[in-house]
Amino acid sequence: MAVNASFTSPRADASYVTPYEGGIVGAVIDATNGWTIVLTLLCLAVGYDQFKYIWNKGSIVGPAWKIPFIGPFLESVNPKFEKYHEKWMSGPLSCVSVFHKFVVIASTRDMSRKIFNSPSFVKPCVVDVAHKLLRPTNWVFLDGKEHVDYRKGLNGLFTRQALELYLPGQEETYNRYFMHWLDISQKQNNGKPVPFMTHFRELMCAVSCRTFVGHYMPDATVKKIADDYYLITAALELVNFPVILPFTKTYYGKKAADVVLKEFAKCAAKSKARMAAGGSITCILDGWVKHMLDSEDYRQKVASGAETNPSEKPSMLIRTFTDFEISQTLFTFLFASQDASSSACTWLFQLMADRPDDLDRMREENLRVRNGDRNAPLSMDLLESLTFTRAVVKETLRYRPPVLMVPYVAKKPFPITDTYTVPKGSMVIPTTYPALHDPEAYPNPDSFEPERWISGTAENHPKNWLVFGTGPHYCLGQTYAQLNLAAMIGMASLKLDWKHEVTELSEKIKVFATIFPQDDCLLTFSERS
Ligand code: HEM
Repeated sequence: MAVNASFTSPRADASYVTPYEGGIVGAVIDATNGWTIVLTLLCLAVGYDQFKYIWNKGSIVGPAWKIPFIGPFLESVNPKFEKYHEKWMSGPLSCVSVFHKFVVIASTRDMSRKIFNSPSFVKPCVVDVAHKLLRPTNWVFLDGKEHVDYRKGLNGLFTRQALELYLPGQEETYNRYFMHWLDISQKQNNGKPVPFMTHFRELMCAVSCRTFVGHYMPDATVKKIADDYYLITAALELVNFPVILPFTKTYYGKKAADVVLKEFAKCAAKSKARMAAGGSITCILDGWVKHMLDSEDYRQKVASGAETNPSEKPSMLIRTFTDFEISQTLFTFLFASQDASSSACTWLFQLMADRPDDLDRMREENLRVRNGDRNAPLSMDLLESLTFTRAVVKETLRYRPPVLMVPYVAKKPFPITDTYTVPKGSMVIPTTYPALHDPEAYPNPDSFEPERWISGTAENHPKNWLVFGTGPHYCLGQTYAQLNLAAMIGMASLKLDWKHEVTELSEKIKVFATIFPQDDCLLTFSERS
């Protein structure tokens, strides 16, 4: 051994102790520890994430690479209108990738319409937490024929005849809140302007609850739901942690949603009892319950073999829904209307205060159609004859569309153009703002001009009117929403004076699900004699 040892050259020794004895794989294994495994996997994941993004992006506009994993997540936590606008201007189709979600944004009218009208390729995409708040069995998550059939059963609740029945409840709510605003301005703040955005949100919630469930919900409960509703909006951020952790936004949002569902279910039980006893329709819930009762009566009559008259058959036979099913559906109405209506209401008051000539014209019209009696009750005929007031509402919705973008998801590869296919599973988002600010359809688009809806050419471009979407999911409440806004601002113009404190933020847009003036609209209300 000793001879061998002394005889062996240093090189021979070196080769004897070489780490390459087991070959390259052995060397790698020898050198590997926990950290290198983690680092290698991380590098592979980053590489895959980048590759996947670039592959999905294909020929459309988007950042050359993405911030590893999170993408522009931090921007989406605090979305800025200007950033959105920049994105829309970057190309007809653009993209980003946030975490694992690849998002395609369509900015032209035709591209947006194509998405809205391609139900075989896309379906509405709600953020994951919406399933937990609205419950997974909610009708809004239905797709295709099931969705169409369910929706048909709700259409009757929004006909002209039905909308007329809800007007007294709306009128009563407006009058109550006008008094409340006077109190806020004159008594609580001595005529000093204060932000009114949250008060408008409360009014919109109260008027929705009154329209949807009438007097079945006590005023104190309406107030609680209105106060807490912003927790639901705040929980519905585009990107959320998949599990609801205690004391987070989603936790508080879920708690607020549970209260709404419980209260609407109680209202359903009360309406069923009242309508079965022959009560008259005062709200959407009553209308729906009556339709269920009439359907059931008809079915039983047919089953018993009794003779039936074709006029007895309801326009559509629907099944009897449970209190909780009814509650889930009513919640979708509140969910769909609350933020959008609050946005429109805030801009309406601000725009009218800043344009006294338009406000005067609206006052004159409202007094005229009421034959000089400012307390004359609302009716559908009256609302339909408010040509200028309705043009003001339309122009507000065009100038400041509450819903900027409507997220959809690609159910399968979606060939949106000849050269680009949206990958399956991507979020694909039609936008409304660019079509509504298209100078070809609306000359001078950044100017507020209600007259364009009366003597101008705005009505000649129905394809640009994307305020309420289009296609199978277009807004179910669009007629109600516009008449409701016209009724409110018309009544306010006769009963109230209001002054707006203009700040440099008043015309700037804040995004909170929908859009609001950045200074939350500083107003003072006073009584109009
Ligand atoms: C100014 C107020 C409103 C605006 C701007 C608005 C806008 C929209 C938009 C953009 C959509 C998506 C349409 C699509 O995907 O094609 C929508 C859907 C919907 N809206 Fe509205 N909305 C408003 C008020 C209301 C009100 C008051 C109600 C209920 C009474 C309502 C009920 C719904 C429902 C149920 C859907 C989903 C329809 C479906 O998936 O079939 N909305 N709305």
